[in-house]
Amino acid sequence: MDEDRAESTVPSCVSLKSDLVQRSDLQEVIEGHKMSLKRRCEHVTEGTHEAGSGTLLNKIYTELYITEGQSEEVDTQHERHIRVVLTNGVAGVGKTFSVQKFSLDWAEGLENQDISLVLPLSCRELNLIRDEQHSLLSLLHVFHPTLQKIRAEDLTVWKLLFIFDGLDESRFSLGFNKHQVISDVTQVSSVEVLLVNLIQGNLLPSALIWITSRPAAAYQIPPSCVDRITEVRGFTDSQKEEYFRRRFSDEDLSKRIISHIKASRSLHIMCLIPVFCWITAIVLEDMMTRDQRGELPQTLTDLYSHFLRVQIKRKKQKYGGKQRPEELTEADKELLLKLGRLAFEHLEKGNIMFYSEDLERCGLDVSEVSVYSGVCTEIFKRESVIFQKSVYCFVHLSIQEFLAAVYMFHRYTRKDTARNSHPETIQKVLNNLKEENSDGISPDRSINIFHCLMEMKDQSVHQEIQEFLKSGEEIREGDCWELQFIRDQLCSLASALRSNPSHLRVLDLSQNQLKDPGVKLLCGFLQDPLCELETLRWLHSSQKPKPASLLKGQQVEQKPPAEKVLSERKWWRTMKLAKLHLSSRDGLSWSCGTSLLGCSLSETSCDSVASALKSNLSHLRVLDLSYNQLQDSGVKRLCSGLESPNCKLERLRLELQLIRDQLWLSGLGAEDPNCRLETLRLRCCSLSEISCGSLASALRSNPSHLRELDLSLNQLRIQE
Ligand SMILES: Nc1ncnc2c1ncn2[C@@H]1O[C@H](COP(=O)(O)OP(=O)(O)OP(=O)(O)O)[C@@H](O)[C@H]1O
Repeated sequence: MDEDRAESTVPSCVSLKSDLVQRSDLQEVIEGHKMSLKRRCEHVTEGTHEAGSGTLLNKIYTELYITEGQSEEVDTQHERHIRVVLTNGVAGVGKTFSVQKFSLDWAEGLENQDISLVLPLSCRELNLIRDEQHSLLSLLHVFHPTLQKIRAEDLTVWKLLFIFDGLDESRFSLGFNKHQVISDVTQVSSVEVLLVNLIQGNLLPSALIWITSRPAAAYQIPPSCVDRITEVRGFTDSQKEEYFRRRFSDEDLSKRIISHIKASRSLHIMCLIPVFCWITAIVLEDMMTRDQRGELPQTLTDLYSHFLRVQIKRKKQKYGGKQRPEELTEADKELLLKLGRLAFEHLEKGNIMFYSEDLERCGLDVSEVSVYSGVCTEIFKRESVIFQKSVYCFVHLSIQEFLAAVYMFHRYTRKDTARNSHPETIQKVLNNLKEENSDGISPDRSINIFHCLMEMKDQSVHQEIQEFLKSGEEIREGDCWELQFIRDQLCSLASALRSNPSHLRVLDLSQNQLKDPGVKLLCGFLQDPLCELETLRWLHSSQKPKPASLLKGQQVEQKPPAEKVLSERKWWRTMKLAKLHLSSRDGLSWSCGTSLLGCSLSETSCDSVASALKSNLSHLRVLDLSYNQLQDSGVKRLCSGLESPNCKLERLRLELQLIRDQLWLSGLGAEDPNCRLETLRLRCCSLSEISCGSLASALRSNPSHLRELDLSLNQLRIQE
């Protein structure tokens, strides 16, 4: 026995020793990786590409507003370990910056030190090896050369975090349904297959995965593979100010810039998106630090035009030249147009990255572009990747779009000699836009046209609204200014709401004649991730008939638009409403003594509400369905939602429900100790004795939550 033991201790000593050597080796690898990552992340380029020339990330990084949201489809069946996180966010909202800050904090030893290796892999760079075959291990060696020493077995024991930044930029087709299964980090395959296997957990099942994407491309990852969804939503008002304070060391300048931005409503709204803050900072700094100040940019077009001018001026200041920096020379214009052509042609194909061949095809000499990009770097940047091939892209998609628009505008107006003023062409465009904005077009298109008219500073829309307001129709005193835009449909309103998403909490749409297109637009707004609305009052008065028609005994429309909306799962899934008032009280007061009661929400609506409550889609805490003739069957359907453990409802109003049995009480689950109902208003419900019995027993068994009980206008008698 002893001999055996003695024999066995020798190899274990050796393995312990080699373990220690290996561990210190690995520690070195990790430290080396941290240093390399720190070097890569500590400077931000914001358009410049020369190494080390950028600003320090920590100097300008401003906290972003990030929320956690979970789509309906995300697997919530089991409480499980969070392995795959998907972060959504619109263009320029700060996803890459967040990844960079996260990586830097880790590399500097400040945060998330439980993770052994943070491995950022930009999708844009992965595209460059799309046609190559790799194993996961060799892929890491290519993208993180400091990790050359790591071996396959290290990957399986370490806690790894892979970050795939910019899924929207990837040119891969991720076939999640049909692909080769790979579980070995040395097995060679296409990059796409490696990615899919990593995300699905076949490859390195304990590795953490963080994917960032613009919302439109996020669908590529099946919801079943995602454990958590977060969303970068940009800057709050105070974060906007913080951004400008950090950016300018001159306190007086930052104060003036902040107050200018606050004074310009549209600019202030645009600064919700950090990339606009950056463009605005460049433009306003230039305008405020030179003697001749122009008018503050009011529209996006103004802002981008100024931005381009500022860049061109910088180029001239740096390289000199005979002409005054402010003047746009023929050569400047030509270069802008060539860039415009490149922007347009690639936008059409959905490309945001270009190679030197693409530049040449548009008449751009690569060396000229490198000079240009070396100077006017804020417009055009050359990706310095670890590969030989250079990738070019505009610093932001919106710049590409703007240049594409400039190019198109020029193409259609090039017969004119001067570029600055084309009153006739502009009038023609305006007329076409207005003509196109007819009844038949989709609400989205309509909003787009409205934006175009605003960008073109067309006053007629504004005037029409003013005239409409003067007519005094249907606009209530004290409504927020956005409501002034209401007309037959909510076009104006919806776009205004979209552009002012962060402040509006309560929207009262009672007494408005919402027609289908308007309702559709409104729903679009409610589903907008930026919509912070908490309370919607949609009192059922849209069918309010004119008194004359009542006299003639006319029937009103049976299907209110609200009902259509309620039946849309998407609506429930994405909106964040906590209170919903769908009472038809106003309609009722108009229709006393008439058949109008019959126009309220139907059983179908109850089904929709119930299924939303059941499936954990809605955030509803308060629901007011009073004065709708839901009938027993409707209430029964509603109850199926109320019984669900997912239902978060705290207040329910069902005034004037003619319920004569105990159905509603047992249905409400009021007897269930899990029921969270705090307020129950049962005014004028013709409560029967049976109902009272059920109520009493519910109160006995569920005393902890119910705080308010309204039984008025019921003929409850004291039992002898
Ligand atoms: N947290 C932040 N602090 C300061 N500036 C920021 C921040 N986030 C973003 N920015 C500014 O906005 C620009 C765009 O940000 P970023 O590249 O991170 O956006 P994105 O969401 O990755 O956009 P895209 O989808 O277009 O790739 C940055 O270059 C920077 O100027």
